[in-house]
Amino acid sequence: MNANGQIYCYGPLLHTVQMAKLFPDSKTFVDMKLKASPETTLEDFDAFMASKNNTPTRDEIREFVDAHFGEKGTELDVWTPTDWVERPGFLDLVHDPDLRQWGMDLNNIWRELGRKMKEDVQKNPQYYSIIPVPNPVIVPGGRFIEFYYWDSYWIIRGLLHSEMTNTARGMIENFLNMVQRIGFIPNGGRVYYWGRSQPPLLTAMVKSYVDFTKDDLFAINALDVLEHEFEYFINNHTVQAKGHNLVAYRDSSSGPRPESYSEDVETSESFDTEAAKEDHYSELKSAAESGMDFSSRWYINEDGTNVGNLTNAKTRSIVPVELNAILYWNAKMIAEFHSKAGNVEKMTEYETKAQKIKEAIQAVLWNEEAGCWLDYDLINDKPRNYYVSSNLSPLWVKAYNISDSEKISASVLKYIENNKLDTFPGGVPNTLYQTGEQWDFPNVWAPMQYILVEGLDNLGTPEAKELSQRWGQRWVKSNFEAYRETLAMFEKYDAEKFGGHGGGGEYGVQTGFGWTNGVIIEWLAKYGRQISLSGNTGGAAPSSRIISLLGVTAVALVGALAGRFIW
Ligand SMILES: OC[C@H]1O[C@H](O[C@H]2O[C@H](CO)[C@@H](O)[C@H](O)[C@H]2O)[C@H](O)[C@@H](O)[C@@H]1O
Repeated sequence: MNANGQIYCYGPLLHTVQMAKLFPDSKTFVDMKLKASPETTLEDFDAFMASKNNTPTRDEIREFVDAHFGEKGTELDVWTPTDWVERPGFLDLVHDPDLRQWGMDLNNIWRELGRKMKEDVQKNPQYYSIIPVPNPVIVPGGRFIEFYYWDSYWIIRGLLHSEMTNTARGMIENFLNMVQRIGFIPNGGRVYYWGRSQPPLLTAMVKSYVDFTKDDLFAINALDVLEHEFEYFINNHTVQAKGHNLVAYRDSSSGPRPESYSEDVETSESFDTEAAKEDHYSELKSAAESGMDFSSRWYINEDGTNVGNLTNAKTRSIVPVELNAILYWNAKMIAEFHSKAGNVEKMTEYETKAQKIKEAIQAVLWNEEAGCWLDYDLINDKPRNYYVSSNLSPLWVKAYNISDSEKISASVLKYIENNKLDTFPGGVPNTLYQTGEQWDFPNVWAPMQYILVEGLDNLGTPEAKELSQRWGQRWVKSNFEAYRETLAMFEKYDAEKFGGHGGGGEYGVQTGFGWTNGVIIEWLAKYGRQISLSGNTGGAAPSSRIISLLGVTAVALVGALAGRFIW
């Protein structure tokens, strides 16, 4: 990390400014550019604090910030991807004209979400919190104006379906470059995310790229870096459960999350000692590493249940199903790339690693009684029998014995029925517990919807495939309804309302939105021949043909003007 760590990541300046709550969103301050070098800024800050007896007023802090920081986001230019095409081939697979038009609108949105760093970022990185990367990126949107690690998997798949292979490869190369430079991929493209990663999907991005382009050499050349990332996760995240090695989410930094500083300080107030507060911060940042920040999924209260609030977060003591499943998958894909390169020894080494992870998943996380995989509570040494969408993630990456498919299918479908997961018009919720946190009921998120639907499809039994298709098509139709009404693609949606967007958590619902668009484009390509909007559940079919007008959808605009906008 360069000298600006003491400004953007920790220290008295960060504390003073963030606790003054100058901005409605805490992320704003840590995204602002420095006007002078970090050294000068820190000297000025010391002098400023001394001159104010260490107790400046809020207005004085604001003046200090105005004098020393520029606007957020000025380090990035909006970038039109050079490989963008007006009519990617996936549109020809979509038979319904309104859905096809929507596909065109989504393809247009890539141009709004493209970002390129100004040259000065490479020359003077210490002035910025953004992490310099060589190639332009597609960002999620809204307040998220930098890359996010796991979001990029679905963005890249959407780009590949949109024939933007150069942009996709550039983003993957950025990640490879980051592993080489930093040793791992941070949560997002800002220095303040330095202590944590996100679900490790780099190897899967490479696999997606190779599947689309048939460029095996790309994967073979990336092998050293992919192995490095795999080992980083194993070396820094391993925990023991029932005599097996598994992995759990972790963070290696200290202090509150810089981008949500005052929020974390406030929840830490119920802890008495500095050590307990520090532990609390680590639990929150580890939850952020999971990408599911926040959720009752990470709560363990004194009774050993998930009832509680953020002060009950015990992320580091929960063995998460999907992280272990993804690492299994990574080992399998690395073995496959080694096999393509003819490295038999290395292939066998990674097949063996994969086999061990699969055995651990089966022994610790599969739960015969529940009929599904469950997270494991290391404090109370017991499975956590609460529905979370990630419980079904081994289906997505086939982290089970394929010969058991029939039995697993019967169990998992029963689990789905018992939890009434097929009853929600707006998609399958992330959990069934409503806490007000954004990764809890009733919110539905595109990546998890994808993992569920693709997982059931992979399982391969007719019943699982039928459900997969129904859920996939329901999701497309519900997202379309939301778009038709609001002209927006959302970060999260509402399971209880067909076409309803999500909410809750510590910031307002964002639009844009990278992974949502990626999933829809992939599923328009997948279901486009069968899916039609007539009989659209819970929402009227569009009354008139959508006409694209300068990238704006006319019928939605009419809806918006008629007062149907929700903000
Ligand atoms: O600022 C609060 C948190 O915001 C991010 O998390 C959410 O948005 C990400 C980008 O779409 C997504 O990857 C994550 O799953 C969401 O929960 C950020 O990743 C967090 O670290 C941050 O604390």
